[in-house]
Amino acid sequence: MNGHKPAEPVIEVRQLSNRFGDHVVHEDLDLDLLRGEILGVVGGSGTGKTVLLRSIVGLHTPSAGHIRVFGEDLTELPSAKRSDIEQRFGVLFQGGALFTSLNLQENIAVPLIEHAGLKRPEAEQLARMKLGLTGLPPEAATKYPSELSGGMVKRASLARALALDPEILFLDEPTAGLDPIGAAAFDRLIVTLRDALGLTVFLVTHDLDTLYAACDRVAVLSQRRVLVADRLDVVAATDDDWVQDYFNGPRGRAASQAFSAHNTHPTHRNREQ
Ligand SMILES: Nc1ncnc2c1ncn2[C@@H]1O[C@H](COP(=O)(O)OP(=O)(O)OP(=O)(O)O)[C@@H](O)[C@H]1O
Repeated sequence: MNGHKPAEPVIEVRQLSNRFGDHVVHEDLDLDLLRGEILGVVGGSGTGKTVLLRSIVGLHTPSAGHIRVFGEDLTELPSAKRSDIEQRFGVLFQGGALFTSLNLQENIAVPLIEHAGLKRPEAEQLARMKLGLTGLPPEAATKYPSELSGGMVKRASLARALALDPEILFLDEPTAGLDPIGAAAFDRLIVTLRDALGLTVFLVTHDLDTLYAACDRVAVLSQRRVLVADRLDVVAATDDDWVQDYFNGPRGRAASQAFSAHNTHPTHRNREQ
């Protein structure tokens, strides 16, 4: 977390409840996202990771509770002020959500034209820079999403999430569907961009390797709330059946061994600072 300790929360979720009919997904859920961190959000299928993300970014209205962002309570703000704050978010959704009829530079130019008021030539020039930032070669700018590999589409989607220079980046399962090498490269890219751009990252994932490679802290959603949010070694030692199956099952042990062999876990770096 860039050596700043203790980091202050940029997002504070308090007593959040979400229900759909009589299906209660969250109840009195509390969670902090600390400035400069990469927070991994994990939990069994259907525990409400995506609903939590959508509640924070303003795509879902919670049933109850408070979400403070940069000290402002989103649930109490008038919509114009709320959308000012939401402009400081970048979101990478599952599946990427690029426009299939636009090439990559046109895709990334859309928010720059609509929200930053740039003219098309400047917007597309900036779009090419954003594509470069995510490691795409210059010739990718004029390609259409259907002409690209899954990994390139993810990078382009990330470029679009970064278009308006967000302070907080939300990623919903960014490595889903990528091969292990592509996923590892994407994990490194997230860390590099966090360090270079000073981002704070909220990262929903099922990918254990991502937790070890990229995350400073991990929050586990279970039984409608956050069971634990802490450093990975603390979380992995939590006395809970799902946590133990997930972190200390065969895949968890393999991910842990792979990373302890290289000692590249972010918490190791933090301890040395
Ligand atoms: N708009 C909606 N209407 C009704 N139910 C919904 C709606 N959105 C989400 N849900 C329900 O809320 C629960 C949590 O969904 P969510 O997608 O957040 O889970 P998740 O933890 O992200 O799951 P996964 O890991 O499988 O992606 C699920 O049971 C889902 O069916």
